[in-house]
Amino acid sequence: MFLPAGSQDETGVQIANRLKASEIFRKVSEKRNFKAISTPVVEYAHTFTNEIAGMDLQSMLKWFNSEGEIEVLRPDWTAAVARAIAKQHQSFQKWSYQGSVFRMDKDGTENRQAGIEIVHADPFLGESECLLTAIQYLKEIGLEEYVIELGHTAIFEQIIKPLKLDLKEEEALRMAMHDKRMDLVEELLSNYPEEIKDALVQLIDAYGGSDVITHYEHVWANQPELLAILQHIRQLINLLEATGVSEVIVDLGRVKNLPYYDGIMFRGFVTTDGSTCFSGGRYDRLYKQFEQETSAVGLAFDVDQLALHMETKDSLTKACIIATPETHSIAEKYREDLPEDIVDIQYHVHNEAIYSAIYTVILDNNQYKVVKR
Ligand SMILES: N[C@@H](Cc1c[nH]c[nH+]1)C(=O)O
Repeated sequence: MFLPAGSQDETGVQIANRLKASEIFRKVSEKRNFKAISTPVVEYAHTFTNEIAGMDLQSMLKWFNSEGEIEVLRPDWTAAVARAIAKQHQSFQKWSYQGSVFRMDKDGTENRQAGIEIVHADPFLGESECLLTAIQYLKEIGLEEYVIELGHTAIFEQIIKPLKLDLKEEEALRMAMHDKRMDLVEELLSNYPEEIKDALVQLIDAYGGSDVITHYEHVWANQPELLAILQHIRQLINLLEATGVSEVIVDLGRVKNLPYYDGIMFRGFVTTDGSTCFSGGRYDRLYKQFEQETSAVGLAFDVDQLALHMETKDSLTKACIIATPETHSIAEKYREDLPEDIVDIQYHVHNEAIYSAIYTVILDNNQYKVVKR
C-alpha cells in the first residue's frame, strides 16, 4: 500500500551500508572514549520547544497524551541528551548516540543520525574533538570526498546589533541570510542604515578558503569581537590542516539552522553532490534552562546520507547449492563448509551468472555428496 509523504521503505544495500556505518561509528566513538547514551523516542514537546531550546513545534510529529500534555517523536538528539544528563555531575563528558529523529521540515520525516556531544570541556578542545572525530569516522567508512565548512553565529548577531530589531524582524532577516537571498535582505533593511545593509549583503558571498578570513581581517580591522571570531576559526582550520584535511572552507554569512546554536557551527558536505553528511556546533546556551553555565558542543551525522555515499563492495562470494526437496537438508548442512560465502539453496537456477560458484547434491555410492560444478 501507499506511504505517507516523507516515509520510505529501505532495502538491501542501503540497509547493509547503514548497519556498517553504525558499527564503524560505534567502534570509532568507543575508541575515542565516548560513552553511549540512548533516550526514548517519545518525549514531552517542552524539552524541544521551551524558550531556550526554541525548536518549532509545527514541524514535529506530535499528539496529546491522556493528561493533555503534548508528546512528540524525538525531533532532535542534542536537546534530548541535554535533558537526560542535566542532573549529572558537571564534569567533562563525551556522549555518543545513534537513532532516528523525526521532523516534517526535512526531506524525509525520519532521519537516522549518529552523533556526539561533549560537555564541560575546554571550548577549543571540545570543538577540535568533534571535528577530528568526524574526520576519523569519514575516513573509516571510506568517504573521502568531502568538505568541512565552518561558520559562527555571532557574526550575523554582532552586525545586526545596532539595528535593535525585534524577534520577528530578526528571524525574517536570518531566514533571508540562510537562503542567501540578497534581494530580500535589501528589502527587509530598506529603512535601516546603508552601511549595515551593505555589510550583510556582502556577507552572503563571504565563503571560501582562508583568503576569505584574510580579507575580512582587513574589513573588520576595527571590530575586536569579529576579529576574535576570525582568529578562532583560523585556529581550528590550522589544526585541521595540520592533521591532513585539505578541504576546509568558511561561510562567514552562515546563520544558525537550529535555534540553540551559539558560537562555532560546522558542517560536512559530500563533494560529489553537495549533500550534507554532518552538522553541528556549539550550544552552551541550551544548558541555561537547567541553570547551568557550561561548555557544550556536538555534531550529528546523517547516516542515511552516509549509507548512500558509501562504496558498495560485494566482497563475499555468492554460491548456490542446487538441491531437491529430498536433498535440501544435505545442502543446508553444506553451508558449514562455506563459512565465508553467501549461500543460496535453489531447486532450479534461472540465472547462473549471479553466482560465482555452483554446487549440486549428487548421489554417490548410495551416499549424498555436494560437489562443485
Ligand atoms: N542536533 C543537531 C546536530 C548537533 C549535535 N550537537 C550539536 N548539534 C542536528 O540535528 O542537526
